[in-house]
Amino acid sequence: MYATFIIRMAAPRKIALFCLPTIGEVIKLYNLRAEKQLSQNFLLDMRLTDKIVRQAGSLRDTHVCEVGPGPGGLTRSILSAGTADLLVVEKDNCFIPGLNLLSEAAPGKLRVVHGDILTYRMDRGFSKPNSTKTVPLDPPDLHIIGNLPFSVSTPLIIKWLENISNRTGPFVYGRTRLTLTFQKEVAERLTASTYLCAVTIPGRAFIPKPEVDVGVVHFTPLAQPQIKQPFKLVEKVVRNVFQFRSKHCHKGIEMLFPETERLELAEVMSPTELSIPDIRALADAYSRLCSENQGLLTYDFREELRLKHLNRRSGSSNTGNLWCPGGAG
Ligand SMILES: C[S@@+](CC[C@H](N)C(=O)[O-])C[C@H]1O[C@@H](n2cnc3c(N)ncnc32)[C@H](O)[C@@H]1O
Repeated sequence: MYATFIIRMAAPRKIALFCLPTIGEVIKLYNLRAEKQLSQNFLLDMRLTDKIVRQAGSLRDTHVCEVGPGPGGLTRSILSAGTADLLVVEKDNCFIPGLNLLSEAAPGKLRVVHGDILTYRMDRGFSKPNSTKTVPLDPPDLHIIGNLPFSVSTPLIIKWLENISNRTGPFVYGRTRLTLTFQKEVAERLTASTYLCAVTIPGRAFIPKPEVDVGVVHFTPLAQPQIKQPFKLVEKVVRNVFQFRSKHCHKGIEMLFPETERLELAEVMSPTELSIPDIRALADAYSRLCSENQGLLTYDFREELRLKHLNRRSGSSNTGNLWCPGGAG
């Protein structure tokens, strides 16, 4: 704790943020190394971390959860933006001492959690508003910000989309806003219809340099979903339709139904040409069919293929009780 000692000597009453060693010095001090297996790429340039933070809007007096703070570059920018309460969740133990040092420099403002954001109970991390019965129209003064490995940000956003629809996890507080980095191509696809991806950070800004550029995406959950069907159903329809992205839509739509029940569908569009109302119409139609045909919702064409393959090998003609049309279960 040599560095802490020096800083205390320089500022005996309080360690101020500006007295801290730079992020580069923190990395050297704690001998931090970016783990390739964990896709760790650090942002050391405060101008860039400030730019990401600006995408979140004003953070003055807000609550923020930062996911994957690592050596703390983005964390410093969030603190400098005037947040009242910052909770950081970091999986890798080696960053915790450096983050604790930062926490000492921002007394009462920075809470450090050593944990995995995929399992962390964010619904317990902040005090809840009094009534959770109705979603207030204004988003809460809580933001989530993160520069995560791409392997984590994609499953995480799918989990959070489900949380948004169920009002669980970070969304027990309301329409919590998210500002997250994604591989640039993913960021562009996520924002294709809204043109919200205003910031791109070139790969060369990261240490070590990843092979791709990075896009920052800001999300504000809608007050009302555009498709009023259960998340699982919508996710299934969208996943199936988009799995053959380069082909026509009918290919993916067919996979929503057991092989024997598939109808000839017109080859009209490619999945990327579908609008939200098109997906809504598909989800509504599929929901109607699922309510008329028990077991259709849980039908999985990959499972059917797997059983078929197994049966072929064992010489059996039984395709399993995956779905019986007409509601027989
Ligand atoms: C790409 S680095 C970014 C570090 C830092 N935010 C920056 O911008 O320099 C991603 C960070 O997320 C952390 N991380 C990876 N998976 C995580 C998880 N499941 N939960 C929490 N943190 C995670 C890594 O240990 C690493 O510190």
